[in-house]
Amino acid sequence: MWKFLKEMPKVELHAHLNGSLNTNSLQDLAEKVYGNTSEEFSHLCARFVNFEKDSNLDKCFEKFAFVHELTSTAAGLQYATELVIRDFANDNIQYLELRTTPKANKNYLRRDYLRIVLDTIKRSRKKYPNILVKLLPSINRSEPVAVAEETVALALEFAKTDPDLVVGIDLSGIPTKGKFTDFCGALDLARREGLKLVIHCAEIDNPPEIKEMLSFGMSRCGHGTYLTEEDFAQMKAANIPIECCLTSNVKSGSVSSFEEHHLKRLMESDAPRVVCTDDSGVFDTSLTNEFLLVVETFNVTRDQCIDLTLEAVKHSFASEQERQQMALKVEHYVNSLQTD
Ligand SMILES: CNc1ncnc2c1ncn2[C@@H]1O[C@H](COP(=O)(O)O)[C@@H](O)[C@H]1O
Ligand SMILES: [Zn+2]
Repeated sequence: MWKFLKEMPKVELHAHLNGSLNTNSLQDLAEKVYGNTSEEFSHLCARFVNFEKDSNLDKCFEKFAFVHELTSTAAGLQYATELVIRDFANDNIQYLELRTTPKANKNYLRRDYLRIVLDTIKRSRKKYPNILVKLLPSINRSEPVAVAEETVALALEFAKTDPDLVVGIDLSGIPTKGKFTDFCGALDLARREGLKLVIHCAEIDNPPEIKEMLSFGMSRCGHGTYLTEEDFAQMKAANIPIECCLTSNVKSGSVSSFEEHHLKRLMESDAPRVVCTDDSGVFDTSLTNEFLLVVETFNVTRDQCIDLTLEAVKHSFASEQERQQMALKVEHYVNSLQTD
């Protein structure tokens, strides 16, 4: 099963750049960019992926600070982007929608940040020709609305020059921080200008906010952990898929066990859903591993894994032609198994 899942040409729709750096890549990054090969750093990396039993979202968010330090220079950010693409390519991801929050510090402005990531994605095409990468700039809800407005303005600016690359906007960050309605203006502008919206929604139990988010609308829903049966029905009717990130939800304590994960109910009610990693580095996972968890927890068959991949193709923000090519790759894979 592992080999079947590993070789399947998978589609990843929910991955944060800085959260997707695994310990090996963090060590590569520390060594190549900063010349740090100390044992102390290796210990820090080991601690980074170690989760206590009683972990919660706040503890997860603390971990991002560690990675953010390593990507706080232009060279660090550039190499990190390349490493993340490399790691997803090595996991046979044929299509990746990468999200990241543009940051500003003494080394770069938010515009530089996006430029570095975009240029690295473009340059990686030669080295990793089997993976198609798109970018979704993220709004961090912990930051002021003015920053969100700047992020949307930059996303629109880059979408003009690279419309095949910048395809959407993500709203993420600590779910207890910020007020959703404060970001609606920026999000709505992005949507009116043609960008797709992905929103981290219902990662915590906050019924009024969930209601606001559902009525505002989105193209895909991140997590949807605390959606009610009624909400799920509403999402199904609107054909909005839930991005299911099993390891992320369990390690961050928002879902109590894999068995309890809402993917089960989504599959039973045949509602749109996609399997994603969220932060494969922080949560020490991969899309292959997420599929294996789905298979082992819910007795999902190989055919259903193929169907889940085709569903991700359908809900991706790729062009019609790109989606056809992705589906064809999956079809070829299935055919190659039959002739084995
Ligand atoms: C665990 N569930 C989650 N819920 C909400 N936001 C999350 C997240 N996981 C990651 N992020 C958001 O993505 C950032 C890291 O990638 P970038 O620096 O943007 O590349 C985090 O700082 C957080 O804002
Ligand atoms: Zn996420």
